[in-house]
Amino acid sequence: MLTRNLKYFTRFSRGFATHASNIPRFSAPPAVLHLKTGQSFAGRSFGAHKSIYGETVFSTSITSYTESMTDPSYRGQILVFTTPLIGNYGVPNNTTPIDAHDVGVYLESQNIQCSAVIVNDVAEKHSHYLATESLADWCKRHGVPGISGVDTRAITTLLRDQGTTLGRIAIGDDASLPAPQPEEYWDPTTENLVAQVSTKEPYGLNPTGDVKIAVLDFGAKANIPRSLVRRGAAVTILPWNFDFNTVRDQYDGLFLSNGPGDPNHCTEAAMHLRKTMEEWDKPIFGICMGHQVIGIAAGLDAYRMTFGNRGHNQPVLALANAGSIKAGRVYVTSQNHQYALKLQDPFPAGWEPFFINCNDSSVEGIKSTTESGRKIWGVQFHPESAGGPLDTIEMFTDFLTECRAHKAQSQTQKNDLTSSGKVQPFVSMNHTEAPRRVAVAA
Ligand SMILES: NC(=O)CC[C@H](N)C(=O)O
Repeated sequence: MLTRNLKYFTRFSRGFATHASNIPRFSAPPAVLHLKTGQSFAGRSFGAHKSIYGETVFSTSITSYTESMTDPSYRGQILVFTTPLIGNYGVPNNTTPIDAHDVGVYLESQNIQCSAVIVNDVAEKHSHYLATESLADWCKRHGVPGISGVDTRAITTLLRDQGTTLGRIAIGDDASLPAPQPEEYWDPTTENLVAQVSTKEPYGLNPTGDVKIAVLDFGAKANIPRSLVRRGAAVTILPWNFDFNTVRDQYDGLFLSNGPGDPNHCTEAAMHLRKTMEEWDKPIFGICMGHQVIGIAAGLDAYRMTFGNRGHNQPVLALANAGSIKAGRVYVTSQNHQYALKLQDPFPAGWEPFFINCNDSSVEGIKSTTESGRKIWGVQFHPESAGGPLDTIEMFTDFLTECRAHKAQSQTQKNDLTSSGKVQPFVSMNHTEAPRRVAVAA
């Protein structure tokens, strides 16, 4: 009983401990987070015993650590969770297929994508009917280090003030070494992280879908193709810098995914897209990095925010009506971004702001104007959630509705022309009847 009480006392008292004097509860090696700005936070290691560099960011999400950690947009980042207890529902089996046409992973990608995680308290015991391992074991298996027993409130306050900061995680013997010199820190944003996470080869999902959507993969979360496939679309995933203009006649819509790092590394994709937007009149939809690329192609600038927005509780105000979205309504959204499009006045011709963030007034969406006759939207937040609220999930339905309407309209025109003998019937790309992931010659 005494031992039990002591255990509770230890757990409770840790809430009042400073970052420098946390009480070690494990016989785990020591671990330190050093920030380039000179602060250090000591805790204990869990997961892989491996020292790394990265960009330190915080997320205010309360659940879905498994989805966040497998989101490719977290590539190169040391993820600090503001929620104090992480790991209590463990980690599910990521290879469980949901159905024959689904994306093949249960979480947002095959691997843990962030470089490390920092938590106040890692659950020693987990419980969930889907769990097959603990957070610590999962991190270890993927070679990802974690630190627990640090004051994540103090780190978050610091990052809010000074902005996202480069960091070093030093584990075991490395923890007693002095902090690195400023020039030793690795800055992941200097690299084209999108090129690292994007598919190298095109592939297809749900080839029998009635409407054909191409997805430019900047590091797509699995719930994006899943959300399209579940609404009946045949989806072809293309590498981020694939020139869609070479295959665009075979598709009914174009989707641009989320992705890690600085959008200014993706100007090649923006150049291709500019041509697409000038010459192709079918619907286009982009999320997060995809939205930023649409904005750059439209003539807007992307800038680096102080600490970005990461969490599942970001309120955005709709400024225009479109499909399920009603102007004047606030939607609660899932977000993970460091960059944003600059609000400029006037907006480029044919474009208007679509959403604005209620906390910091940053641009949360853009759309083509009604007068432009185009159907193009970009949103900074994640309608597919995973995790987060489903307030804007119907934007996928809206997009596919527009694609289907456009297809039906051009089919009618085509039939008119074909029956008049002016053109030959359209022969579509050969999407073979095959399992889940289908190699396609795009
Ligand atoms: N989730 C995303 O697509 C993020 C886009 C970009 N990497 C940013 O941080 O702003």
